[in-house]
Amino acid sequence: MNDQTDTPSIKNARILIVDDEPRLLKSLCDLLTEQHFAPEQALGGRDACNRLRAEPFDLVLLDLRMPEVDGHDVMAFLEQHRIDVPVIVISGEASFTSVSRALRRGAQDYLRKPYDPDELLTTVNNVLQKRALEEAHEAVQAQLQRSEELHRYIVNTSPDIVFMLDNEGRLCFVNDKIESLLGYAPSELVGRHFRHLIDEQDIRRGLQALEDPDISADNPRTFELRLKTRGSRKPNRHFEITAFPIGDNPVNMLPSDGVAGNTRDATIYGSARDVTDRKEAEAFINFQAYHDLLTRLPNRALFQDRLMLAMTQAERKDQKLAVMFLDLDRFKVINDSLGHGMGDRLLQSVTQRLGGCLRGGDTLSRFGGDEFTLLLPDIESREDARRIARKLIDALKAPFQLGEHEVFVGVSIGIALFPESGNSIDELIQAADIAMYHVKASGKDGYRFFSDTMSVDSAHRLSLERDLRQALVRDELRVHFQPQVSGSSGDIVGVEALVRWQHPERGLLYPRDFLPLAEETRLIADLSEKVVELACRHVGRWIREGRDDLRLAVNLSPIQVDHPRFVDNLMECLTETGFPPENLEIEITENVIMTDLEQISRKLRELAGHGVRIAIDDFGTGYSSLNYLHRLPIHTLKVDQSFVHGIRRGEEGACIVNAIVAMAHGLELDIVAEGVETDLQLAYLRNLGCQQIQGFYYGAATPAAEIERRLFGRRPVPTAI
Ligand SMILES: Nc1nc2c(ncn2[C@@H]2O[C@@H]3COP(=O)(O)O[C@H]4[C@@H](O)[C@H](n5cnc6c(=O)[nH]c(N)nc65)O[C@@H]4COP(=O)(O)O[C@H]3[C@H]2O)c(=O)[nH]1
Repeated sequence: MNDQTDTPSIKNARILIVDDEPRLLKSLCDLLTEQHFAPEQALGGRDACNRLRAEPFDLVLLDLRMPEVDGHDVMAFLEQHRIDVPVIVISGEASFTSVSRALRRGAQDYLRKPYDPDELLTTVNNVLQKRALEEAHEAVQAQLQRSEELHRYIVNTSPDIVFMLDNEGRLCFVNDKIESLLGYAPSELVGRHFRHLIDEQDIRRGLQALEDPDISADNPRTFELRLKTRGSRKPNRHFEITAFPIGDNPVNMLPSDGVAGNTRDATIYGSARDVTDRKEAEAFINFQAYHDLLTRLPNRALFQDRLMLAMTQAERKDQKLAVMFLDLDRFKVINDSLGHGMGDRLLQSVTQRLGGCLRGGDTLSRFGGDEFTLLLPDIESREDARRIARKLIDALKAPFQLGEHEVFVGVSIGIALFPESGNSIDELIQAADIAMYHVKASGKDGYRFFSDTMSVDSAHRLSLERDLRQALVRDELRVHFQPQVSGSSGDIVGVEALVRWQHPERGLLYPRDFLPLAEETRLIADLSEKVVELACRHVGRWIREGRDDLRLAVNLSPIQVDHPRFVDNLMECLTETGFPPENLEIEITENVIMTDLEQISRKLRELAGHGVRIAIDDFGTGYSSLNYLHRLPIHTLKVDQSFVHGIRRGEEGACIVNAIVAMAHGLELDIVAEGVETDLQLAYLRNLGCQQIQGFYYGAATPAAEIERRLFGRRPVPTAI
């Protein structure tokens, strides 16, 4: 007897025997049980349908001719209910129509009754085995499909671009990732050479890496390339590529979401990881190390590096070079009063204007704060440097618009030439720095070349700064007074307080010797306050002693005016010294006003409200708009002495004086002419209707005692001030 039921897939197979004859059912059941199958019986077609609907079977042995529901009906039922079970028909009916009908309905085989047990078992085994094989095949297929889907998923969701190249370097597979990273659809790349993707500058390197003879699966090549993008802001992105040959066993990339050409031709497998962010971070860190982020200019380190290189080249070619040290004038005041945001914007605008004056090889760097250094690596003569310095100064002359504020900055430039001013980087920069300080000391907004005598001065500067701090503590400051005289009567109508410093070793020092330093070190605010207090005490006493109308004019520094408590401080000083506000005239320069018109205007209005008068000092010399004259509570214009001196020379200076006086009359402002020294100047000014005169003609600034004698025509009263 044929016994194949050991095959694990068919042993214990559940077989439903369907017949309307219980005897036949039993004998078949016994036969199958003996062969280790698990047979079940259905008496008739209806019973069979119920059983088949309720539970799964591996095989049905089906009689065709049965009352009510016959074998054909059962097969129709299976088809209708999509019950997938093989059927062997066992029937006494042997007509061709019936057999073919059963086979067309899907019966696997046909046995005629009475059946031969061996034949039946063989048929059962065959059908079951075929069925088992089909199931195994389906399972493998399903597994394959799952694995392929997984594979495809992994490739297409890979964070990297995965690609394959044929031996000509053409892409024969590329995954979807390329679309999101570079903007190309995989389908348009397959068949094209890999080089079309590479940034022009990297093509050689990229192809060389792939052609390396040592490259193998065990020794892949890893290299960085820029790949071209499409439809992106960035023209390329950086990738780290790992590639190796896949020899005779190419991975078969089936056409899927990623697109493959003929992957059988693939000889190189590669993945490309996007490292743009890392590259950009590295570039930024590198940039940051050598640049100033605000202005994007080279920083001190890069400047020194370039200077070193330029010096070596200049030496070799026997050429000159120039180093300039630039320091902005009035920047601190603007920065403090308008805030750091505006200060930053100003620095950026200044950088732009300065940059506009330079040539390609020049290096402008931000040295820190409002200091810049400039390297001119190739100059013929001093004259070249001078020309550029003038250009830089002119470039900053026009006002800067910061939001609604119009501000003015100047620049002081020190110039050091190589090789005469120094032989090392430090020497050259220091020399330019020293020269710059000399510009500051002599009135700012200009340029100076370094000379050897300056280095001695800078040593003095340090000790002077120390001394100046001491001077405030040790009461070494003195106030001298210069008379302001009525043009018509010749009477003293006011006095201007001018500071002097009684230096313990160097004697009496004038403002030009120490005020620039006081401004740089911001000691000017304390100094000016001290002077105002001393002057108020002296002049206040003279007022109380009968000179009720005597006016006291005091100079205020920009830093002092800028202080948020400026008005309060000044009013407190007047109260403390008992000085009448209406006898005080504060002198400010146009440049102070122009730093922040809004804020200054508010403060001046407040002071004017208390009766304090306001004078514009050095009128006509600042770079300003006349617009402010309407907007501020101004009482007096002081004509700068340079214009008054012009009267002597005639023409231009005199014309300006005419214009200023006419304007002051038109605006109903008082006018004080400064620096009057000669009869000619006096006569000219009187003739113009200039009310008040100040200058050596009527006397220089003198100590209080001297002026007191002139005011009261008596010996000075010893004073405890
Ligand atoms: N050539 C010539 N010069 C004359 C004549 N008459 C007066 N001067 C000088 O011209 C300057 C006039 O003062 P300023 O324009 O306010 O210019 C002042 C002022 O801007 C500043 N300054 C003086 N004292 C103080 C102070 O206490 N505080 C502040 N913040 N600045 C001061 O220093 C500048 C220079 O002051 P000084 O050296 O005292 O110089 C004074 C004065 O001595 C003349 O006929 N011919």
